Amino acid sequence: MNRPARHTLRGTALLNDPAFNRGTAFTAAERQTYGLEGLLPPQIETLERQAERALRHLDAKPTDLERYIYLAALVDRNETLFYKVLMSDPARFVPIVYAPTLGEACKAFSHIYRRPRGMYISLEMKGRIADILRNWPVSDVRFICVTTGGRILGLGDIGANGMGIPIGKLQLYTACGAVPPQVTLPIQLDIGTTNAALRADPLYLGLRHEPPPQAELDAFVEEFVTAVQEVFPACCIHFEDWKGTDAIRYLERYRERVLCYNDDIQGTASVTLAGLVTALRIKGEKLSDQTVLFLGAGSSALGTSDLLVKAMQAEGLSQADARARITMMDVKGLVEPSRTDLSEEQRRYAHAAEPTRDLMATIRRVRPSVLIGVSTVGGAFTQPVVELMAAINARPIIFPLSIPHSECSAEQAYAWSDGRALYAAGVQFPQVMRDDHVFRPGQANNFYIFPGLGLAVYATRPRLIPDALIIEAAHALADQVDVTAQARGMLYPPQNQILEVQVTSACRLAEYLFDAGLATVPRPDDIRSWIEGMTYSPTYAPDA
Ligand SMILES: O=C([O-])CC(=O)C(=O)O
Ligand SMILES: [Mg+2]
Repeated sequence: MNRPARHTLRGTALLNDPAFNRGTAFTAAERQTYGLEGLLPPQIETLERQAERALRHLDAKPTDLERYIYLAALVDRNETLFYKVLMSDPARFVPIVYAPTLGEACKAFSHIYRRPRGMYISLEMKGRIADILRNWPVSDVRFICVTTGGRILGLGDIGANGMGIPIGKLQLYTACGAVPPQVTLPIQLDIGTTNAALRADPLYLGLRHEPPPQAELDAFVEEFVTAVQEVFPACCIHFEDWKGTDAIRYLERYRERVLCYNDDIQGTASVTLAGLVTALRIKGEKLSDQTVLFLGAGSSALGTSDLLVKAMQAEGLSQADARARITMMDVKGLVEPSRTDLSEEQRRYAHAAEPTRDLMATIRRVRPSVLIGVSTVGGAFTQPVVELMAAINARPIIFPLSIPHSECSAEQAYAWSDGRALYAAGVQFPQVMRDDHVFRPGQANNFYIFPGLGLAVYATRPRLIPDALIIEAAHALADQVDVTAQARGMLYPPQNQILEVQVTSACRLAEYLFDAGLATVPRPDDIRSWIEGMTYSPTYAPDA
């Protein structure tokens, strides 16, 4: 059961419950019924008036980190008002409750900490995880976003400070995907941290030791996954920001067994594929004719490559031919067979070639039509690199996806390619003016995928999330970029339409799940109205 629509709270207990609190919006009758008389100032306000006050506070804050802190306190006071504010201007507030400000907030997490949110499951709870999950007040949890903090954004291992990420990601399920907030649960799985500076910080809130050996970690994660299934049987586990090798290993281990996905691997892959689909629509070309070079060979490069291979196979290429179209380089140079440090997953993309660390030479040899940066190295796509891509391609596709430091900015990409680049970055760059033409660079962020995917999963309750669904999510997104937007260089729909876009994606994904026989609920006649009927909106329902 979800939290009951009607509550039994009274007085200050009601004012202190963010899910049911309406503050000054409680009507005279409600104030009487719930013993609130005398506990509130006399003015009875609308949600809109309350939002106006919150927006003034936000305007007056000097930094986005202060705005983050204000919003984090607001969601703890009045959840409806928080979502009202967030959803009033997603392009303004998503970058605050989510990347990039969320990155700063995570770095400072134990210093700006006010009160707990979500659950902290630590290694010390080994053997008791199921019992501890039962401490959560909601029994029908449908989404857990879980991190170890092992690789937060581009910030490396920040342990328990990473808790900001599952909190922020799940807030976007609601703000951008209209998934009811009460069915979401952020969890930090505290396994210790390799970050010695954090362990030495007196204000650090997590366990102060190194992570355990892999076998012990695997057993702990297995207990966690099993416990989630036992306590929250309909729950989808969203893995986020784990150390790359852990991320890959656990996705492989659980994707065919439990309802789960890894957003960094699959969400990032899907949004990248969506950007490529749009870019290729503009160019009038096929994916299976592209040659792709990745700078970076970690979990998101591998996840994206594997998805691109599947998408190329769907266009008729063999797996071997599709893999041959993808080349990777990382800090140690070209991914090629003589390297002894490669994982099994990286070996799939290790094509015979001379070892080199030279990106320019590799571009000259491979002649990529698509250059993707997942290197975490800001500025790695230098002027000569972009110029070379523009010399080889009439419309070079350049996606610097690293967060928070992009391999090149939008302005650089357009300037160095004479405005010919088809460009999207992991972060949002402002629009660029060139010769009276306005370019609006897209943001290739997985927030264009996971909220809609979440809403579809929430509605249809599939048992698993197959890769075909992740590919479908990319097409559902790409199909919502109209020709006017394409003409401005936009490879994704505008951020301020994120909610409508995600609901539309969710309808298409739900249809896909029904068609594929993967949904476990009866198929409704009208999928859109059925889905819209279960979406969250920030309003004070007449009789809570
Ligand atoms: O959170 C984001 O903006 C994208 C993401 O998943 C990551 O960088 O880990
Ligand atoms: Mg992530």
